[in-house]
Amino acid sequence: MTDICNLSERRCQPCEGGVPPLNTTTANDLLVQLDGWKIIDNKISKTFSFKNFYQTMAFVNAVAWIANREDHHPDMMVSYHSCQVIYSTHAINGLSENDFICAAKIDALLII
Ligand SMILES: C[C@H](O)[C@H](O)[C@H]1CNC2=NC(N)=NC(=O)C2=N1
Repeated sequence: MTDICNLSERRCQPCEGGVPPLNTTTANDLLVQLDGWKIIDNKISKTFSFKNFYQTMAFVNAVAWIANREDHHPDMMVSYHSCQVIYSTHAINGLSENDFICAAKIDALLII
């Protein structure tokens, strides 16, 4: 059962383990609410492209701000023109709703 509120408007809930990762059906239901994210190896990821390193790093810093505010942190692979963001929930070694909430908040950064 997922929340009816837009993912990007929700807040991450503390997760300290002891709950199962999302099953495939629930993960796919959440994935369709995102744009361009893929599930690979029980993680979600998306590669964002930028004009130059300055813009890439501005994005990285904005993602870091969201991650700290939500206390939910991604892996990021940074290159001159791009940043791959990879989210999973370390505490449960799989996906939780928190991963999809942060992904939606990151996508919302780029809506102008
Ligand atoms: C204590 C602190 O809330 C936890 O270590 C948080 C920090 N950020 C996290 N980020 C991610 N991606 N998964 C976690 O399980 C996680 N746990």
